[in-house]
Amino acid sequence: MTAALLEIEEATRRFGGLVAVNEVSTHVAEGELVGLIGPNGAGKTTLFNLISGFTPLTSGRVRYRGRDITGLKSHQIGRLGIARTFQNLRVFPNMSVFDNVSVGATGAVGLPFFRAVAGGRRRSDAISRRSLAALERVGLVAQADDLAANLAYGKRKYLEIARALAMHPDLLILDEPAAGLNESETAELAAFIRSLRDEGLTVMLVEHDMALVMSICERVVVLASGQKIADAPPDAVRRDPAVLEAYLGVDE
Ligand SMILES: Nc1ncnc2c1ncn2[C@@H]1O[C@H](COP(=O)(O)OP(=O)(O)OP(=O)(O)O)[C@@H](O)[C@H]1O
Repeated sequence: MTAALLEIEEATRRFGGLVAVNEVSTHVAEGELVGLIGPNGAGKTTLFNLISGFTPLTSGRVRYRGRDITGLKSHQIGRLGIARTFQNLRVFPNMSVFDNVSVGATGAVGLPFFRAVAGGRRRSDAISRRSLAALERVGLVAQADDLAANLAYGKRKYLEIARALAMHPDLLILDEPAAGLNESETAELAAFIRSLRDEGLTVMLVEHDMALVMSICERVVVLASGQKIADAPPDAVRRDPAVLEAYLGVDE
């Protein structure tokens, strides 16, 4: 059996009286591509925030490579090998494509804005190499000197992925990467995510595009109202009565 890279144990996050994530336990094995789905407000982004240290847990634990990372700051978690993208793009529009990616290469993602930007502008050889390699991987080398604001929306999504890849992660967490993309862009993205996994990267993916999740993920975790209601391969999740019920009446 492949060792668990990430273990989530009864993760809970309350916001006042609302339990956004309610005692969710799951694990991700090294090299797996796992989807996280659920109706709007199910707690998907909050769970990603708990894993990546952007939101503290109310209770429960997160372990990465057997190490308890509960309570670590997001940039510390980033340095341990967990990188993420965001539902709402966090590209710095007035910086170049290259500088945006350098923020990842310096491990500055998750630091306050000004420290992150300062990090992105520190161009040591190693950082430049990492940044260029990440841009190459997503096909944006030719745009390295362009302002991020001038990239088409679909390309900005790849820029965000490049910034995460520049951190040299072992676990990549993608929050709604296909949102706003058209059908052919989504198909291209699906193939790209699959290729990352084929290269050995472990990937967790929150996505509303069910076809994308079902076609590329090996396992799908389903949340509804903060609770885990399914955790199985796509075929089983598709037929799961609890999942069908959770989605009933919800326009996905
Ligand atoms: N910072 C916060 N303060 C208060 N409530 C929050 C906060 N973040 C999330 N919530 C609430 O927690 C619940 C889960 O939100 P979350 O964004 O994790 O859901 P989601 O499954 O990612 O939804 P969507 O698919 O719409 O992005 C929602 O009811 C949301 O309003």
